[in-house]
Amino acid sequence: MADLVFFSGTMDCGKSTLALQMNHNHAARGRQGIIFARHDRAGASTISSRLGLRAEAIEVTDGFDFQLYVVQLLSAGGKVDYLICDEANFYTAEQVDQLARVVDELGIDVFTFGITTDFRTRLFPGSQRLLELADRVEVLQVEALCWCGARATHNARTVGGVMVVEGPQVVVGDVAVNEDEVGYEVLCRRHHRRRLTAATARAAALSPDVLPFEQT
Ligand SMILES: Nc1ncnc2c1ncn2[C@@H]1O[C@H](COP(=O)(O)OP(=O)(O)O)[C@@H](O)[C@H]1O
Ligand SMILES: Cc1cn([C@H]2C[C@H](O)[C@@H](COP(=O)(O)O)O2)c(=O)[nH]c1=O
Repeated sequence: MADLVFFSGTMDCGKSTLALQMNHNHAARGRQGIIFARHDRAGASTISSRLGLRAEAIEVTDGFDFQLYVVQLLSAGGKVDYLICDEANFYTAEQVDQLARVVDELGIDVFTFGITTDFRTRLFPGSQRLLELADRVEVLQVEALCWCGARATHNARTVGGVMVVEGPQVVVGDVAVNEDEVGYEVLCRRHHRRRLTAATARAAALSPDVLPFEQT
């Protein structure tokens, strides 16, 4: 029986790498797959991993219909065994419903990959629908780490290393960016709540306010 699976985690925990590995393993056994992505950092119609792997993908736009696309392909005599869907957090809820129908009505495996929550800890629409519909939700085993060494569970958006909490939900970007650029940093919940990034923690540690002082 086909499955709808959601592989989730923070940014930078290896989701795109796993997506490309899964595609490789299935293709190596003669299975026919299609790769989809949306807003990949490397540009449109691409799936890229920080380990250097990259592949061509079909760019999912707002109006894109997964079910229609697959049905048309099958009607034209094509073979489809599985779909790899990266950056699924950016898909619409309706598109996730279409993916569920591809699984149930066409018997095609759908493997989706994405972050669950945004920089304000709110679910992305695509991720919310996947949590509601997936047969299985798998949290990636490779742990991204907060600067304190704890498992990172949240994504912070930063400007010049300082966490920001205002702005649009979608801003494509990366971890480890240059000063002044908008970027992201993964944090444990405790430090996300306190808005304490690596840079602000470092600055606080150097501040004279926190230097040891003698009690009177
Ligand atoms: N230079 C490196 N050496 C080893 N592993 C790396 C290196 N750079 C990145 N990685 C691994 O790649 C992971 C990020 O993979 P990626 O698929 O791009 O993540 P995601 O899609 O979840 O954002 C990191 O968590 C780390 O495990
Ligand atoms: C937290 C958060 C992230 N994004 C963007 C930033 C990246 O382009 C992607 C995540 O990609 P990854 O492969 O998982 O690293 O999402 C965003 O637009 N809004 C956010 O709140």
